[in-house]
Amino acid sequence: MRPGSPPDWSYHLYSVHVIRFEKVTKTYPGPGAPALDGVTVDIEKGEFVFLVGASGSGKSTALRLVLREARPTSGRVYVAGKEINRLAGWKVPRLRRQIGTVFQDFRLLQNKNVSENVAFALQVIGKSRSEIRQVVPETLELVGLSGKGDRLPDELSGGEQQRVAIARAFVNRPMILIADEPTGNLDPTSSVEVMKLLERINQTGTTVLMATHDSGVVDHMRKRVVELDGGRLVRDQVEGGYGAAG
Ligand SMILES: Nc1ncnc2c1ncn2[C@@H]1O[C@H](COP(=O)(O)OP(=O)(O)OP(=O)(O)O)[C@@H](O)[C@H]1O
Repeated sequence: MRPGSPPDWSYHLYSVHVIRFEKVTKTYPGPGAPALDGVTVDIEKGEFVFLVGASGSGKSTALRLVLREARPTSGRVYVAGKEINRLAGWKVPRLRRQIGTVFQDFRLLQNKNVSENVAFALQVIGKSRSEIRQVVPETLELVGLSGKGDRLPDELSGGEQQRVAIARAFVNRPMILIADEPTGNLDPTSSVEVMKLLERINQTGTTVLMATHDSGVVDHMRKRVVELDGGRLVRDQVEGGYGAAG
């Protein structure tokens, strides 16, 4: 360090993982093996990570732990450097505000139009009407739905509905975007569009964590692949494919 220059904190900043699982085990009540079993994994800011594995391998459980919709039986889950199991209940909404979510079944409000669906995400966190009026059209443009703000969800294709859901998840510029099987109900062309959009969102700095069974998408994207099998982490591969050999 040159004399007089400020200390270099960048190492410390960059070393904070956006998501960290430390020996996380999750057991649901009742008989059966743990849904997650001693999982340790770090995800850094700006990464794009696929979470793959057979049905029942623990993918959704892992995502629910990040949102604190479920809590680990043992081990620790950190989001942005904080151990979220120790967050006071009143701080949980603030945590979730930093995490956009997208699901296979879109989960749009059927009685609200496209603009209203996206605006609603900002209303519930107390954004001003003028900000909402500015940001919603910008976000609809980003997802390629500029002309469709007045449509109701059932007047859109599945791919368009998912793009509305992505706009709603991203309109608040969250630190993390969690997507659980976002292409599960889509045809291949719409899936490609949705993946291009998630990639663009990732390029703005948002960390993307996506659980999927869609081997075509994973093989095409060549991103980091984390694989679960019976709740155990069995693969963590840079630029991986859907299968271990991929
Ligand atoms: N609320 C719950 N209560 C009891 N068991 C649960 C609960 N949620 C999940 N499980 C069990 O935990 C294990 C992991 O389930 P999880 O939903 O996390 O897997 P998944 O990989 O997301 O599966 P899928 O791809 O089918 O969504 C499964 O054995 C499942 O039956």
